[in-house]
Amino acid sequence: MMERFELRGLVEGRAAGETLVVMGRLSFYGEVDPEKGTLVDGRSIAGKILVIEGGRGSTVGPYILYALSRRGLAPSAIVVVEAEPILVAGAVMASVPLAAGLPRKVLESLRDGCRAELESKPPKALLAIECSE
Ligand SMILES: C/C(=C\C(=O)O)CCOP(=O)(O)O
Repeated sequence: MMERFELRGLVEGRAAGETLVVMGRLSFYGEVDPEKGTLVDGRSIAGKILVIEGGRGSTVGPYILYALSRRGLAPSAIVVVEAEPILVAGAVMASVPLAAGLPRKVLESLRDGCRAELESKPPKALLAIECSE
């Protein structure tokens, strides 16, 4: 069943695809390989709708996200429970749609490979997610 959420749109754009879920806060610097577009555990973020609790710096993170986008390895969108300014800066630089305000319980209920669609039109965003059994 498709679930829909009204979120806060922070960076405009739309995307549809598979979720990639990271519990906790993510720093693109040190935790994402800028040449491969992979997390330290090897999962690829390229073209995924990246769902995370939020960012946690570093100031180098926006440049990593920008480098990923230049290489075609950026996520197609980012959805967070709570945004912080460095993640917003990175999403703006890389033109990656970004939305915040996902309930934490929803994040905890998600897994990789759910089907998601995001339409972010600041100040609002609409997220639809369907996870098959
Ligand atoms: C100085 C940094 C990287 C480099 O050597 O180029 C990292 C800065 O990290 P912050 O968490 O923003 O201090």
